[in-house]
Amino acid sequence: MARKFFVGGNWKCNGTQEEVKKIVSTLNAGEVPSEDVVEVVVSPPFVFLPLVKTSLRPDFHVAAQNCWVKKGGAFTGEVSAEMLVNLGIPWVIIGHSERRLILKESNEFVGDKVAYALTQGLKVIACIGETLEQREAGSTMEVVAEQTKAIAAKISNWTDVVLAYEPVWAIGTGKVATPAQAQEVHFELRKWLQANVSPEVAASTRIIYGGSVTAANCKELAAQPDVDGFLVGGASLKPEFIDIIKSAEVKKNA
Ligand SMILES: O=C(CO)COP(=O)(O)O
Repeated sequence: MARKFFVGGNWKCNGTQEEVKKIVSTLNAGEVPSEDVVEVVVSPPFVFLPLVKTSLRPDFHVAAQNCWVKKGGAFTGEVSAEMLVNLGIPWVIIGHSERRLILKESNEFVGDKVAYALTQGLKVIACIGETLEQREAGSTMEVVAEQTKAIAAKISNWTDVVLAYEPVWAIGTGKVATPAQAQEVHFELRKWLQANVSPEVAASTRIIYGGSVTAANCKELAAQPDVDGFLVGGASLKPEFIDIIKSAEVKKNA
């Protein structure tokens, strides 16, 4: 089964209403390949979700950047999966390294969140990735396999999951993984899925790369056989996000 190229824009904790309107109008005017070729999802902060949802072109979709681990209730400051569904938000990013590292979200907590979000009908961009220290210690595969295992242990259906490999050392640093480095980990992750989940899930699950992706480096990365798209931070706030979406053409012509 062909894996449709996927480009996500993670706006993180950025933007004012005015800036959000500007980004949306740039996106709405962008000429990009059709929905058959590329799936585009942008993820504004919670407070801007309704604004973006109602003003964004219909071929682009919206994701929240997080949601609560179970049914909503007395959890001050949290936003539940049910609320996202109620607002018609189809996607959620879970387990971003900024949440894992700064807010101390464990592998198990992330696995529980992914599982709960899926039960509510959300589609999930599940993030994994090693720190520089872990890479230098040679434990990259061990780390990402553990992170993936904690998710795999809690879910049985991968149809609505996109796995985002985001090496922490590449996030916001301008130090992008080389195409070979990204391909190596994506290939190993697919092998892990094949051995530990199923050959079907390994073949059909999109594994996207994130970490200092720009218009300048996206094509070479997109050309790697196991790179099925991107999760873009900083560059997703800029007009060059359109060029990154266009890198889907590299796959189409492969
Ligand atoms: O964390 C990221 C996307 O989730 C990547 O961020 P940058 O593209 O800014 O490095």
